[in-house]
Amino acid sequence: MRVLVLGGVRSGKSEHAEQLLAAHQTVRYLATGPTLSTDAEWSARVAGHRERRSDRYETVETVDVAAALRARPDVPVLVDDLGNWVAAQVDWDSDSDSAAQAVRLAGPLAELCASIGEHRADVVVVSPEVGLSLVPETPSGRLFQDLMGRTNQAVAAAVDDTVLLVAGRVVALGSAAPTPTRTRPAPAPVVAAAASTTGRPDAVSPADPTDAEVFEPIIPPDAQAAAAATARHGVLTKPPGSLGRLEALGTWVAACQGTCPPTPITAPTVVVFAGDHGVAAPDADGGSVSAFPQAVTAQMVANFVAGGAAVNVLARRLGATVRVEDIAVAADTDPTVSRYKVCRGSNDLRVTDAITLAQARQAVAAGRAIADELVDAGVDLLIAGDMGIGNTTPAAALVGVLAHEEPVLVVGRGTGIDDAGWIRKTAAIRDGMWRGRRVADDPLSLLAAIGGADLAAIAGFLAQAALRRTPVILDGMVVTAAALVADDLAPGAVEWWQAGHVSAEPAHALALHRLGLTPLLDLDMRLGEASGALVALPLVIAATDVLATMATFDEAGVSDA
Ligand SMILES: O=C(O)c1ccc[n+]([C@@H]2O[C@H](COP(=O)([O-])O)[C@@H](O)[C@H]2O)c1
Ligand SMILES: Cc1cc2nc[nH]c2cc1C
Repeated sequence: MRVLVLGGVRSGKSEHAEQLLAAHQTVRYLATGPTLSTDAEWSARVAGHRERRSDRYETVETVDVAAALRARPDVPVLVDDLGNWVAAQVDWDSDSDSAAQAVRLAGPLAELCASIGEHRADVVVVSPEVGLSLVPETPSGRLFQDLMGRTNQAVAAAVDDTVLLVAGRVVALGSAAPTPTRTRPAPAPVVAAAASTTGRPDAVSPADPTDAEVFEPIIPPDAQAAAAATARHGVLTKPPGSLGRLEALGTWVAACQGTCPPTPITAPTVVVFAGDHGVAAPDADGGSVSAFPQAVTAQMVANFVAGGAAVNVLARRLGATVRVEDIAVAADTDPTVSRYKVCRGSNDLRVTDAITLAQARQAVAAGRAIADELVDAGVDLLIAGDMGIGNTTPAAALVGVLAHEEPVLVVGRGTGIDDAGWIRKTAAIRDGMWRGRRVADDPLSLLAAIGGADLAAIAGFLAQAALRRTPVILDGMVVTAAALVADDLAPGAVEWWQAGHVSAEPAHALALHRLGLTPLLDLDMRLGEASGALVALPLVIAATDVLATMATFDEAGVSDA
């Protein structure tokens, strides 16, 4: 959370800023004003502010706000206020004009904004709104008003949200660049017009990541092909319905391909999205929300590249190709897998947004571009997998928010945490959900607040696969959590997905129920990295082959019932 709180004198802005940070155990208070003063009235005012703040606050008196922010990027902070900061930047003795003083301010202001953007924990900045009254009579008054206006504009552009306090009431001013959500009108469908060599619609990913979260309407799988498939199942050499769910599965493939009989699946491809999460960092006692250290993520990425992981073994046996994408690993990885890297680890969702909105857009755009590349290359079925120490915590928090479940119901043992880890993880999910609920209706903001870059990329990938009319097998809880968001980004995308399995993570069954998907397998697996989806792949291949190549009663000369 990065918020600018504007207001006039005695508007209630400082109280409101303190309330925004009320949930934090520790807050750094960057006091920019003169704290020692011969002015009795000013001293009383400062004392009043101090009294109101509890001992949760650690006060730092400074006008070098950028340096103070950068010194402790992981601690929630309240900056109060920018009026004093501006006053300290100006050379009041000089007779240079307002424009020249603005040039002097530009460097420190850019530094200030950059340090706010870099801050990993919540940051609330209080600033006076001095532009609503008469033009001041004195040159220094006019200069101050001018520079305050410029400063507030620049800082408003660096934060996620700005509010104005008037008479103790909060007026929401929103973000500098409003976040487009799905209420934004969608462009007309281009799907029918643009058939590529794959027989599926051409790439429709936005070239510009500023539009990454805007999806064209999703066209459902073809109902006519589905009807033809159901009819064909009735004339194949078997008692009607005797292949149970395999029949529905084959029908789904035919509908996705828009043709019956369907074409056998020959080019299934797995993408494993890798990323680290700040929430997995060990606490002061060395405890974590995961049973494994963060370094394992990068080590497993190297294992995927070398072909030694479970996903590689299963894919080799089942004729699938594996592609690995480092979206947010907290280490350098092979350049062949880091083309779409967004960041080195997402931030700790307990205390701050996992990533910025800009990074969330970049990650969604990356997922979409990866899906486009594969569909354009002729892939006929996609599988999404994940790898990331700690990623079951953000994933469970997403499921908690979107399926309206409690933290204790979505928390699971992940890689095998003990009871102390379970308690830590439940608390982390609770904190993440508390932050995520506020943006539950805005999928991009939700991904930024608690999902992180890798889950955002998976969401973009799944939604784009649906837009490109390509069937997908979902893997475990982490992928399915991203799928919940993807179906909010691109409503109806779920029609293009099958649930490969249900994992041992309790949130997985809840997420699948929410999506209306019934898993193909329940093998008590909890590995991730697409393993569950791959084990289900032969079912999808077999179901397609049955519908495509079995003889009919007529062809085989077998008597129909
Ligand atoms: O997808 C699942 O259902 C699943 C269940 C348990 C664990 N995982 C994998 O385990 C890792 C995350 O576990 P953890 O305990 O570090 O949060 C990550 O690499 C996931 O792919 C995945
Ligand atoms: C070794 C290991 C492999 C994994 N694959 C997916 N998640 C994983 C987590 C660990 C710890």
